[in-house]
Amino acid sequence: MALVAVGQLTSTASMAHNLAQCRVLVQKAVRAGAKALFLPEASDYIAASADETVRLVRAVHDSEFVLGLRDEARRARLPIHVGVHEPGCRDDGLRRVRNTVLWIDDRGDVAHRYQKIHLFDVDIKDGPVLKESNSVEPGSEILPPFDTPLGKVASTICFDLRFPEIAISLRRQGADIITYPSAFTVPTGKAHWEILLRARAIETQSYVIAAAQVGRHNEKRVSYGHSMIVDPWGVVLADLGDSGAAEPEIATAEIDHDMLRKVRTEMPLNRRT
Ligand SMILES: O=C(O)CNC(=O)[C@H](CS)NC(=O)CCC(=O)C(=O)O
Repeated sequence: MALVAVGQLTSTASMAHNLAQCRVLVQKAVRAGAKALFLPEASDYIAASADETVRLVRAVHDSEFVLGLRDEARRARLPIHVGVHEPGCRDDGLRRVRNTVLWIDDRGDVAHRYQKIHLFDVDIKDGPVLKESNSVEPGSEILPPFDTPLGKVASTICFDLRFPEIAISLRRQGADIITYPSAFTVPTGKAHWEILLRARAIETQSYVIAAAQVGRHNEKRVSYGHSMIVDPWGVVLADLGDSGAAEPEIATAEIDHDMLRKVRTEMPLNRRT
């Protein structure tokens, strides 16, 4: 058994402010006895425009946000999974960033990074209009799950949640825990968030950990919240709700490998396709 924590915050365009919020979450996770902390997509900043997203980006090795969090991980001996932006690397003439998630291990080293594959380009009548591909270049690789003290963890990001074949591929590659660090919009969150997370957990018979942004980031963006931990039977073990509280919040749950084995043994999902 290993206790894990999901952290929920409202990132703004100020990296210093967001780092301070994440430090509070680290302290809370340590106090709760968690063995790892999972933070949302874009924890380093959420900007009000594509231009601002590109202007704010820093390389991981000199981002005050990432360096600060690495320091926290090392001092607390707490691995941290966190969504950040990185400078783009394509020579396509567009100035764009990468939407990445990092696994910072308990020595404070970046041991794994995944780049979001599916970008959120939507234009919903009377709903959100967002074009992530204006400021972000897509990743192209599903990465194999990596070893952690909690078991094999697999990374995806936010909108990737809507593509079940990623989750299936990660399970095939040995994942015990699939993560969805996110910043869902309120209308799509209300309609789909919990259902999709529980479906991914049930169909892969894996734990799902989804840390999420909550509340108002700027005059244009509000996130749905409801950071969740779901077990391999589809039971929601933790749900942080939508209160954009003054203090950022954590919730915890146990990762139970006996339970994982039991679900997979009692109802084997032997794919024939
Ligand atoms: O903008 C940033 O810096 C961070 N990135 C995000 O917030 C991304 C792109 S706008 N959000 C989503 O993918 C929401 C998906 C969603 O809400 C759904 O699938 O319904």
